[in-house]
Amino acid sequence: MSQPFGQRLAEAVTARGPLCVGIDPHAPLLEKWGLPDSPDGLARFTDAVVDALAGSVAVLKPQLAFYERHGSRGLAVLEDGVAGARAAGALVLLDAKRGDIGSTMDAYADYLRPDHPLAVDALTVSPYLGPGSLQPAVDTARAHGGGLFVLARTSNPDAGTLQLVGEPSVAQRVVDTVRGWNAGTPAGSFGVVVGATLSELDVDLTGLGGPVLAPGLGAQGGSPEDLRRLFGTGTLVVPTVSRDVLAAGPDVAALRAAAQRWAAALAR
Ligand SMILES: O=c1ccn([C@@H]2O[C@H](COP(=O)(O)O)[C@@H](O)[C@H]2O)c(=O)[nH]1
Repeated sequence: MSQPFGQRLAEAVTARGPLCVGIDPHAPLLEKWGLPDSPDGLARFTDAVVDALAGSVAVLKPQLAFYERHGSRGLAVLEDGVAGARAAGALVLLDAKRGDIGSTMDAYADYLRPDHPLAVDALTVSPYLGPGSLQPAVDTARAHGGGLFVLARTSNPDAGTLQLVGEPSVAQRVVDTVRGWNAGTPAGSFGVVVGATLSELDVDLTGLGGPVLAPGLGAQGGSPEDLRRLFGTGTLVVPTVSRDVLAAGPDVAALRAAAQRWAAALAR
């Protein structure tokens, strides 16, 4: 078994900084890069991002939706990209947002097994079916040194209409569940997703014991200042940026420079 994900993430962040770059090959981005909206365009896009960033950023986060829309050939491209990214030293977080009854969740969790054709380091999951539904993924993550990021307080504008219902809120219950999974581990492998777009931090992350993935920077309006305002210090925050970095391509040096600009702004 590899080292627990939480430990590997902490080491990667120490060595490379906390930035995660999302690989989101939107059709308009492919067009901007002069690439066709096809598996071939997808492969050239993915290769360029991996080539530019897998040797320097801590985490790459491919968005599964953009590969699935190209069918089996899209998934083949993703397999190559994930393998290349991991070989170059980046942790790969597959943004799949899976969540289902336990027996099906068990199959989704197979992404965290080393023998899966699309083996990754961590997976985003949805808690909508209840915390117990995610238990098979927790067990698989523990068995194979994988990580999970559970959607808690997402970056989309109306997320609070569901996530802030109740007292404690649904989002808070998710955070509390994840805190329980991390209990007793120094660098926990179980994290939550909390958007950088929130006007205020309306969940208590005290003692979470694991990382916070913070999307919503750049294209969705969130800024490094928002991150500092929301999270302060003491929580391992992994800020993730997709379009605002990817728009700099296809030139590999320009992609690197865009990621470095974000890394520098986040370090200030
Ligand atoms: O709350 C969430 C959870 C996930 N995402 C995903 O992150 C990226 C954001 O892309 P940008 O281009 O940086 O806006 C995308 O893959 C989302 O599906 C999120 O935005 N918010």
